[in-house]
This record gives sequence, structure tokens and C-alpha cells, in this order.
Amino acid sequence: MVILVRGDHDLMASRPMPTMPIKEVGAVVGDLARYGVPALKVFAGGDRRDAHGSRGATADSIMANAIREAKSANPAVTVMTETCLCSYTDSGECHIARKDGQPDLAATLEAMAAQAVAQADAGADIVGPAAMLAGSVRIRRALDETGHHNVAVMPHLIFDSRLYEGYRKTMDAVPTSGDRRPFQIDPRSPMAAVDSALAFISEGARMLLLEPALFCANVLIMLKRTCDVQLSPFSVSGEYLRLTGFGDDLRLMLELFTFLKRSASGQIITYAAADMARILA
Ligand SMILES: NCc1[nH]cc(CCC(=O)O)c1CC(=O)O
Ligand SMILES: [Zn+2]
Repeated sequence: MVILVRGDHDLMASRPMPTMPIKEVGAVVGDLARYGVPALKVFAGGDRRDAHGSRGATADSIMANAIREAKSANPAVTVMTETCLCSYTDSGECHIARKDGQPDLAATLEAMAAQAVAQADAGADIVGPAAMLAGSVRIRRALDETGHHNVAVMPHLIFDSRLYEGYRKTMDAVPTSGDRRPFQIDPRSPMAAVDSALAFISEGARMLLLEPALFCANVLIMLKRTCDVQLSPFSVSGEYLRLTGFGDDLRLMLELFTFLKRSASGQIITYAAADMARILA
């Protein structure tokens, strides 16, 4: 199950995707336990932004509070996070910029590591570096150094796609540059996604998140043949907005998930998990 958590004063404006305040997280986690959904992926808005996205690494961020809320509602729920800067930088970019405007990769990795530690401190089980940077798994070192040996790192393998629009608008994470193409995988390059996946695996990743789920099946199948890693497709905002029908018709989503299961998919990460589980129960 995926949730988008925002601060109380940011819930007012009308947004394409459903959002919730921290105080509703516990009820969602209760529902998940009832329906047997084992994991929750948390995205949280930044209530303060700056050039370095430093708010994301604090102990009282919306993310940290949402994680604590989820874990106190049910300690057994697996909490997965988004570990990225785009909700915390004033530019909406996933990367910190140098003075000349170019992305500062070392500073970005350091910021992601600090965020991962703050998320682990709050109780996260799996952190998810999402800036598509080589070296993302170095977050592992920061976690080990702070005693979080049991917290897993799940790098995100992200294709450039039009399907993220709803998320970006909802979370005020529209990049100033207009897109994230320099970092995300070009869908026209046949082997680029597999190469990135293999690079993360050689860094030590044991699990990968792939997005958008709709367009990742060939990568799942290719990786499954040669790698022993957990492959979790993430069905993103644009899929949720387009594939769910009138009322709560989830039959098209179910068709997509059946296709993904047939295509070597592990756990599927979706905004529709609670509704889907209720219907299938
Ligand atoms: N940090 C990247 C990130 N984190 C969440 C999404 C999209 C999630 C969704 O659409 O549901 C993305 C992709 C992007 O903005 O380029
Ligand atoms: Zn980002």
C-alpha cells in the first residue's frame, strides 16, 4: 500500500492524488492488517524547503512522524520509505545543485544517507533511495554505522515517464528544470534499465523497486533469469489515476497486476492495495 502524507495546512488545496494527515496513518495500517497487506510505502511532503533539502533528515519531519504513527499502530507492518530530496529542495529536484547549477552528486548521496538514517531511527524497515544515483547503496554504510543493520536498502529503478505528473503535482515536487531525464532511464534504450539494475546489484542491492509498473515487465523477466533479487514493481500515480474506473472498479488494475505476476514480479507496490484487498477478500 502506498500513502502520500502531508502536513495539515497542505491538505486543503485540491490535488490529483489522495493525501492524508499523519493522524490518519494509524487507521490505514489497521485496515492493512485486517486485509493481510504486509507493507506500507510512505511518501511525505516537506513542510520546509531549502537548497539542501535538510528537512528530510530531521527527527520531526512529516516522514519521521508518519513512520512512527504506522509502527505504533502495528509494529509488524513493514514500512518502506521514499528516500529522496524532491519533497525537501526548494527546486523540487531530486538533487542538490552546486553553485554553477550542476547537480552535486556527492552532496546528494550524503543527504540521502542522512535521510535514510533519520527514517531508520523513526522505525523504517526498508529505505528507498530514489535519486537514481550510482553509489546509492552506500547508504548501507550510514545505516550500519548507526546500528541499523536490519534496515534494508531498496534502490529505485525509474524510467522517465509521463505517469508521475499526478504525484509531482500532489506533493509539490515538480522539478524546476521541467523533467528528471538526465537521471532517469530512457525508455528508448533497450538495455539501459537492465544495466542500471545490474549496477545497483553489484553495489550490493538485494531488492529493487521498478517504476512505472506498467512498463517494467521486460526488465523483470530479464533480471529474473540471472539475478536472485527481490523485484517489486511500483504502480505509480498515473496508473492509479488512469486505470481505476468509475466508482471503485479495479478490474483493469487487477489485469495489470495479473500481467506483472505472470512476468516474474515479486510484491507489487500500489496506491490501490487496501481497496484491492477489500474486493478480493
Ligand atoms: N523521487 C522520484 C519519484 N518519487 C516518486 C515518484 C513518482 C511516484 C508516483 O507517480 O506515484 C518519482 C518519480 C518522479 O517524480 O520523477
Ligand atoms: Zn526525488
